[in-house]
Amino acid sequence: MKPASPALLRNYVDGEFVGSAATFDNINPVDGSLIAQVCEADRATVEAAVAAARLALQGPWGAMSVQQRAAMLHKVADGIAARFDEFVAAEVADTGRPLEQARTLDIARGIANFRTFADLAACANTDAFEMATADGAGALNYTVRKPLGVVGIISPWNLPLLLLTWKVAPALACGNAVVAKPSEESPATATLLAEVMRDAGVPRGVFNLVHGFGADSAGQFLTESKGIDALTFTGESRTGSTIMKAVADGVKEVSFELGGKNAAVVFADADFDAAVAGVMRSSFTNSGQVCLCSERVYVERPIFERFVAAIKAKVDALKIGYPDEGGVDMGPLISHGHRDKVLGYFRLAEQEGATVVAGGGVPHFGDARDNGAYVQPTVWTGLPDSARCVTEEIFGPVCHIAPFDAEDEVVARVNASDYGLACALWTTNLSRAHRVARRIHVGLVWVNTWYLRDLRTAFGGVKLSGLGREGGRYSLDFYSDVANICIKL
Ligand SMILES: NC(=O)C1=CN([C@@H]2O[C@H](COP(=O)(O)OP(=O)(O)OC[C@H]3O[C@@H](n4cnc5c(N)ncnc54)[C@H](O)[C@@H]3O)[C@@H](O)[C@H]2O)C=CC1
Ligand SMILES: O=C(O)/C=C/C=C(\O)C(=O)O
Repeated sequence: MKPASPALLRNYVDGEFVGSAATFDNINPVDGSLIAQVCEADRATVEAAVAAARLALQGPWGAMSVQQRAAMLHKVADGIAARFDEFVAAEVADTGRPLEQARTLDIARGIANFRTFADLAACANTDAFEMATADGAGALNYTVRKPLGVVGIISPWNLPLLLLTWKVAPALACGNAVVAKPSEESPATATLLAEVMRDAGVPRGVFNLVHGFGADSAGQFLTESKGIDALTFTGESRTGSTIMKAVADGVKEVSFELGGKNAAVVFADADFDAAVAGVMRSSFTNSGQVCLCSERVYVERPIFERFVAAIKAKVDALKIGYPDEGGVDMGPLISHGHRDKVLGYFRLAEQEGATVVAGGGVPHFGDARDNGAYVQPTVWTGLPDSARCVTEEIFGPVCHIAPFDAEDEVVARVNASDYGLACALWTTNLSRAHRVARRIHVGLVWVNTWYLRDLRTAFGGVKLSGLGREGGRYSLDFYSDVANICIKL
């Protein structure tokens, strides 16, 4: 599949596309082919972007009402929709994901993010409290929302447009200007978004895009810039910790969505077929490269053997292939580097004593895909909960399935993790679902479903999985300074 993006992907600073001295390769993980050259922003370019964002706050953007900003964000959504197929092709080329997923999830959500946050910001209310005073006249408190200022946004490669716009849309809806750095692995849809911003008439400097890597590159330069007021990041937990240190001296506001080692729990009373289908989705969607994926599956002992057999049958039947092949279920991983990491865990699992129920290696196609970053979807059993493969985030199409005997036991095992992002429970007993869901120490619990998203709800994790919440009014809270005004009557 040929990307529709240009052969040279440039930075977008102060309303202009700008080049750079250094470039890096953008590689298609399906076959290792070169998609484009990407301009790597140096420190001066990042600082120019931050300065342009600061200036934009003083210009027409800063004078717009929230309704005018919302109308502009709807124009951005319209612009993505008008170039839908280009966005899909660019996302597929960068990531190798099934075309259908890019259509129904990635790009559709990019559009929805702009529409949702435009509407939420335009309709948001603020607090008001009447209070009594000693003189009997009283006082009135009310809050106003103001933009934070310049927001730095650093996003990952696993859901490139979806996760970038999840932050850009509310930041702009709240009146901020942004400097966004997408992942070096997936720069194409972000560059298309810059074109859409320009064409929608978003004033210069409001949306800036800088390409590059993390350490010693655009990512680090952005976190070190004194000109940003807040930093929002999605990616690996260790990177979150590095970024936190970088912004600590300036006491910048941060919002972090980080890694996970999420569990799925299947009780014996679950709708068996629904649970099997649900765990297939939660473990193998996007080749397991979603922070919400389940890499630990706990199944109540009476149905354990049957469940493992059913998962094995489904995994063996998954179609791995080209993104645009009919009925394809899984594409490659994002890169050879990430594949090396995942294959390292495949080897480690055997050393740790796992039974490999399915997969465990690299598929062979006999064509260009053998130069790609594919791995087999993989299922293990037989590991202790202390195994590294059961405790560390792998971020690949893999799960370990273990039996359990009692509710208290499984709650303790699920909670015995350094991470706390998401959990999926499968049971037909609603009382149990409610009871267990409250006891699981994570930010997100799904019952009899997985990754069903209402964009108005709180999203984020606890422990190593993140800091703060985004989504709905939580995003409006993060991307705004809330000031209280107290009027003595
Ligand atoms: N949402 C999630 O939970 C994600 C988890 N991961 C995990 O992280 C592992 C490493 O993947 P990466 O792409 O390297 O993730 P990463 O967390 O290093 O990269 C995410 C973003 O942060 C930037 N970045 C990296 N180091 C930085 C630094 N020091 N300062 C500022 N920005 C920095 C990157 O350029 C990219 O834009 C993966 O194998 C996977 O396990 C990766 C992507 C998303
Ligand atoms: O907002 C969503 O729907 C998905 C979020 C997924 C992540 O944050 C992730 O995979 O990192």
